[in-house]
Amino acid sequence: MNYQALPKIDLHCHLDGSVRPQTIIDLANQQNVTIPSQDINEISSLMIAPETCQNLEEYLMRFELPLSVMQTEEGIERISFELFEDAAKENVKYFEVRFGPQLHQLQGLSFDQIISSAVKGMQRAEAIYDIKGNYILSILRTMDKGNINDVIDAGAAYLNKGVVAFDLAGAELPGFCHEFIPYVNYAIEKGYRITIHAGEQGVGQNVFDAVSLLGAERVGHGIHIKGHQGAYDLVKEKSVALETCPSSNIQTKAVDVLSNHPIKAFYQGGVLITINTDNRTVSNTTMTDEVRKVMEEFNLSREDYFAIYRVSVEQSFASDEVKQELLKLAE
Ligand SMILES: O=c1[nH]cnc2c1ncn2[C@H]1C[C@H](O)[C@@H](CO)O1
Ligand SMILES: [Zn+2]
Repeated sequence: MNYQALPKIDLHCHLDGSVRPQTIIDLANQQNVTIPSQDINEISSLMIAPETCQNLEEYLMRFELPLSVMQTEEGIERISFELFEDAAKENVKYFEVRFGPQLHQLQGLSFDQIISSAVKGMQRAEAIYDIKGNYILSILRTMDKGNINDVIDAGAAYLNKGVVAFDLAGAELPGFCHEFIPYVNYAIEKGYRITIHAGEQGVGQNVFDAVSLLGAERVGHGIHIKGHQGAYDLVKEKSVALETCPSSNIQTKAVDVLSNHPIKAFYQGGVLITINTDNRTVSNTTMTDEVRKVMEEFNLSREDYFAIYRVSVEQSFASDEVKQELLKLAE
């Protein structure tokens, strides 16, 4: 099968985990940022997380280097443009990208400058390529909560003009949802859609909480509903889609090997699943690779692929008009 040619949808991809290594070198030189090497192979190997990561925390250490050159408007705009360009070139037709505005303030950028730069880069790519996109704003669970509502307020100006949703990301502790109820309610009040990273490292109960306490419409990863019947039943009952990211799930040890990934069992059991990249550089992957890996490992047919594609369309935070266009591409 020609996986490159298939129309694809990626609903879970982090901007700061998907930076071209050469761009890190270029931007570091332009911005006078010290980086460990000027050699592209060395920079690539510092950014790519090995399969031998012990856990999510070790995987998350790979974001420091890209974030060091994502502290200016030009840097963020360029990286956003290039990510949408890379995705368009592999036939991703609709792309939801997320990032944490709180991580881009080291040189004093305002949340408005940060969000507008990311949106501008996306729009520049949308004008050139056959791709549509939206941004999701991720709040880092481990950071100070004092400015969460400021991120929500700044992003609200871009709602349905490039920004669509709110997410919680970073290290996952059991029971984390309880602390975030007021912030998520505020985001919902402002008009954000909700997706939450849960059940990646933590327990299935986190998925149950993300849906029941935070109103998550989609869940990032959600692997651990496998051992939690209540969470499994709830995502089915509420038609919550799981944003699975197979390569990342193996690197972070959410799953030991691809053959043990529950994606096919979920699919057969009627859980809504989608296939996504998570971090193109850190996980050294593309949508083409993720789709190929899943289809080959689990013997999925073209019909299965388009059933999953349709779930991605329906569960996306795109406008109805964009959804109609995307559905026309499904066989
Ligand atoms: O797979 C992930 N799980 C939880 N947090 C993640 C994952 N990939 C990236 N992140 C974090 C690190 C980034 O700096 C942040 C915003 O994109 O989100
Ligand atoms: Zn993620």
